[in-house]
Amino acid sequence: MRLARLLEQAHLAASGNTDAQVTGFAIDHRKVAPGTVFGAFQGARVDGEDFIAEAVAAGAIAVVTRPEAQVSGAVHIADSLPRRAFARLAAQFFAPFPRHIVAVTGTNGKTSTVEMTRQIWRMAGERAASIGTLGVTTPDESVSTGLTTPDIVTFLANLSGLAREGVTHIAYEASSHGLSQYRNEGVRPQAVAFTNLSRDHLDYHAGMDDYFAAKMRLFDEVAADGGTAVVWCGNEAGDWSARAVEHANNRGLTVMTVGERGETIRLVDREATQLGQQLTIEYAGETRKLSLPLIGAYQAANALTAVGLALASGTEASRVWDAVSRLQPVRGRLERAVITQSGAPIYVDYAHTPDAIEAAIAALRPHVDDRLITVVGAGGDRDHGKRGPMGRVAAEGSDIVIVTDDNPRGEDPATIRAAVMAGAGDGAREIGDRRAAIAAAIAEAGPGDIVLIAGKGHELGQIIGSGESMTVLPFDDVEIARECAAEGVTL
Ligand SMILES: CC(=O)N[C@H]1[C@@H](OP(=O)(O)OP(=O)(O)OC[C@H]2O[C@@H](n3ccc(=O)[nH]c3=O)[C@H](O)[C@@H]2O)O[C@H](CO)[C@@H](O)[C@@H]1O[C@H](C)C(=O)N[C@@H](C)C(=O)N[C@H](CCC(=O)O)C(=O)O
Ligand SMILES: Nc1ncnc2c1ncn2[C@@H]1O[C@H](COP(=O)(O)OP(=O)(O)OP(=O)(O)O)[C@@H](O)[C@H]1O
Ligand SMILES: N[C@H](CCC[C@H](N)C(=O)O)C(=O)O
Ligand SMILES: [Mg+2]
Repeated sequence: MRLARLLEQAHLAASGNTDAQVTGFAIDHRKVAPGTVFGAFQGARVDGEDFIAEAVAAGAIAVVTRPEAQVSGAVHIADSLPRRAFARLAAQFFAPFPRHIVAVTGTNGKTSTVEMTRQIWRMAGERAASIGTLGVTTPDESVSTGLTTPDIVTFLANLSGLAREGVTHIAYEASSHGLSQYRNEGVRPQAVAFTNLSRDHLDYHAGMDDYFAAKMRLFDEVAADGGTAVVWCGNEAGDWSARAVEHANNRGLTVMTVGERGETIRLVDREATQLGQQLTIEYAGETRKLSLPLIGAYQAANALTAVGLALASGTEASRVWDAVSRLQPVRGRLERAVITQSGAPIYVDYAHTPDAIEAAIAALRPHVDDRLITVVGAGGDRDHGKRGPMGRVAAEGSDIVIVTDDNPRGEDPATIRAAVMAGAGDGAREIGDRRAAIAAAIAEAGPGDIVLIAGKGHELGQIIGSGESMTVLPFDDVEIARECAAEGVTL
């Protein structure tokens, strides 16, 4: 496709000869080939503008970058928001995309909600896929991208490939990093959802308002004109939900509120059953009972938000409601890894924020007869301020807390543990080695007890070191829990 045509379709201007054929797009100069359009962006680690000359030498025919940047030997597509301009141009190249696209933002519940939306669509007979922390999940396979919201080129290329495979419905996760870096621009979701907001990523965002503003770009700018916004409004939902509704109204989106305080899909009652829960719902003037085969208020919230998205995408309501009772557990979200020889169930959950730990504990509590034993740790090179609160909520909700390591990355693991321990208090035990911590929890658990292993969920490795010296040691909480339970470890 000719550059001039792409520019015209994206409503962008550039000086110079725009006759050349475009062969691809890249944001990393090492991926530039002859005919590539290169996006040169100032990053958190390095300045992409420093690689412009190398990109041109490698065959870049155009560079999307700030007006102030120096480009010679290629067309300079100058824009004060180069990431956005690049995305818009790339979208013209990679189109067409699947017809039905929905997106989810919020601190917790994005992966679960996109995965449940994908499942609902599939059960309703649609060709559906999801993109998020678990990777790109299609009817046939799941491939990791390494990030929750992949970079813009990976994102658009995947959407395009999926469309070619016949996928018509996509649900993707919009992380705050992804939104502030314009990683999923260029396609306009017909429905967007907001799950909740609580402390996370304050190493990257200046404060909670800034973090929320990054998330609200999904409502303010990314969503399709005239689209729908699904907002979780549960009993626990604070001001952030109300503010998300305000953003949706200001943008002219159709608002669907969901939850105990929701108006579109009202959760009237929730009763735990042995293997899941029964939900009583009011929707479109009718009351219906749903049996959800998953435990915990948080999973009900995500399932109903997914219902909202599926309805907003035009899937037939009766098929959507039918699918709820057949939802499968999401990998690493309250996943029961094993039941120990003494009869204690061991759950693995991806809770890595204070709010998520609270939600996971609240989900398990009704099922605990005797003691809840929680294994918890916080990631390195991530928000330091969440560590103490993570320890505190774990200690408040559990009978025994074991503080351990979770992806120390470039930091000293003992320092991270000390911050979690400071919140967890004197009663908590500290066992740095994660396998030993899991073994200790399992050895401790007797009949009537439940063990919660928080933080890693579906992850398959322990990340140690950073940059050149980064290594990922194979580590799967579910597998380790099974091994420890099989060994019948004693201390
Ligand atoms: C802080 C952050 O979000 N960083 C991501 C971001 O980096 P950046 O734009 O700041 O890039 P940079 O590394 O400073 O480089 C600047 C530019 O120069 C280019 N470059 C760089 C080196 C080179 O040799 N040549 C070159 O052209 C880069 O491609 C980039 O365009 O864009 C990069 C390319 O897409 C990502 O790999 C990188 O993710 C890092 C590895 C990361 O750890 N990200 C995490 C924090 C993240 O994004 N997490 C979110 C949220 C998860 C959640 O919600 O919990 C996610 O969506 O996964
Ligand atoms: N609706 C919710 N409310 C509160 N906590 C939740 C909710 N949904 C999930 N959680 C908690 O957050 C953890 C992560 O859930 P999930 O992976 O769905 O979130 P996410 O938003 O995709 O996270 P990430 O930002 O890391 O991609 C779960 O294991 C659970 O402990
Ligand atoms: N997407 C999250 C994952 C956190 C998972 C936890 N295991 C950790 O390493 O902190 C993040 O990058 O903050
Ligand atoms: Mg996720």
